[in-house]
Amino acid sequence: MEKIKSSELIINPDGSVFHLHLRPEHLADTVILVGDPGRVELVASFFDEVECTISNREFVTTTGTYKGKRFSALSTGIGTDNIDIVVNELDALVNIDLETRTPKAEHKSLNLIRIGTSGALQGNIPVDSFLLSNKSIGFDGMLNFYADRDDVSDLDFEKSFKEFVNWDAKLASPYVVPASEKLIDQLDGDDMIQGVTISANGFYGPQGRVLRLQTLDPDLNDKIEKFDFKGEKITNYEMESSAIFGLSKMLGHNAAAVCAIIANRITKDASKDYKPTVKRLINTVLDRLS
Ligand SMILES: O=P(O)(O)O[C@H]1O[C@H](CO)[C@@H](O)[C@H]1O
Ligand SMILES: O=c1cc[nH]c(=O)[nH]1
Repeated sequence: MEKIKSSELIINPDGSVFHLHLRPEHLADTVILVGDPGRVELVASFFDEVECTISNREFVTTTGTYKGKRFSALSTGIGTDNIDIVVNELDALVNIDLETRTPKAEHKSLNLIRIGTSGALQGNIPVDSFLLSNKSIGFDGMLNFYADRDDVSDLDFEKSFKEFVNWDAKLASPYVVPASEKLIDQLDGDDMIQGVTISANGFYGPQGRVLRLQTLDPDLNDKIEKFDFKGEKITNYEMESSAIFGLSKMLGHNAAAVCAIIANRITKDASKDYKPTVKRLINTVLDRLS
């Protein structure tokens, strides 16, 4: 089998992957992905034991055990461009032999669960609630660079969404990827609202926030609020889940995302203090996965 060249998969002198600085033994099979590097310590504060903490740039990883089960908590920073790095390097750690630089014959499936923060797009979703994503729509366009993009995207949903909102041709074409049903079943509970999430490629204009600059389509969020695909409603904006779901599905990993709602874009409400909500969410997710 042909070796993956050193320019394509950069490995550091200590044998770790280029950005994450992890070696295969550092990684658990269940990985909690968070945006904020500071949130890794919060996840690890629940661990019974910590094995290792490794950091490079915004990518901080702590591996340890919670109620006897091994978890890694890893920060991705903000945005789907970082997710391209994180998911590809996590996959390389488990599915590529880094010594021979060849893909392994047997593929391992990781469980990748994002615990994030998010803004609601329906008036009846309270701030400080938990939102479990059934699907994620990528406004970012990252997945469009991959050949298998159409195989993992819900093309009927895409078409219907683009027609309904009159999607502008200047923007990257949106993709729609479901979360892992197995993980949704594990994470679901009375305290979870389920819905369809949008990952935007920015916090301001791409999510319709106007400070001093006007947006291309000032009515986009109103149309998103009204949109319905076979009974499914779009519920929230964040910035990573679409790429996590898309790359995971293409590579054979299980992915899910659950967010603390810290703002409601319809009622214009914002959480007074979202950090206790995020802490409660982390505890809930660890309990349901362990
Ligand atoms: O709190 P995190 O996980 O970073 O998630 C959300 O917060 C950031 C924007 O403030 C984006 O990363 C968005 O997805
Ligand atoms: O409105 C919000 C809140 C958190 N994160 C986002 O991306 N958007």
